[in-house]
Amino acid sequence: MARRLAEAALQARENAYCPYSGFAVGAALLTADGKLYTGVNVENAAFGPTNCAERTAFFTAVAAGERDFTAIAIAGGKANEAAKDFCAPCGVCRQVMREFCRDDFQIILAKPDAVRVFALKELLPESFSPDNLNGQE
Ligand SMILES: O=c1ccn([C@H]2C[C@H](O)[C@@H](CO)O2)c(=O)[nH]1
Ligand SMILES: [Zn+2]
Repeated sequence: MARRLAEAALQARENAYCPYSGFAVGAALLTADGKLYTGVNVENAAFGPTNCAERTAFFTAVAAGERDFTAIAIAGGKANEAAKDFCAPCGVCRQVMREFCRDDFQIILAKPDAVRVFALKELLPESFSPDNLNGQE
């Protein structure tokens, strides 16, 4: 499972729109019923509107009606080169994951030759979540 998702993230990365940073990121998000949604970072001349690959994948899936997710793979690095280092999700994307995912959601960091797998609770401990607003925490 990790390897299949990693390959999808590496492939998606080729469509990253990153003329300003030159840092291309791809993500592949797996739903509980086995569907795959990909995303890339989409930059903007005004910088602030830039969307990360992870959030692009989440927002595309949510817009298609998905709400139940199992794992996401992420691959990032200098554009037009193979990803050399693992690329961990930024804090904003971790919080977006927490909106839709339980704390055992898997985050797979991908390179062509290796993966590292974390649970969301490891990358976003003591998180603020919808449970706080629902009075369940
Ligand atoms: O996990 C990450 C980290 C960075 N970026 C994007 C944002 C920006 O376009 C570029 C450099 O930060 O990489 C992502 O898409 N995901
Ligand atoms: Zn991000």
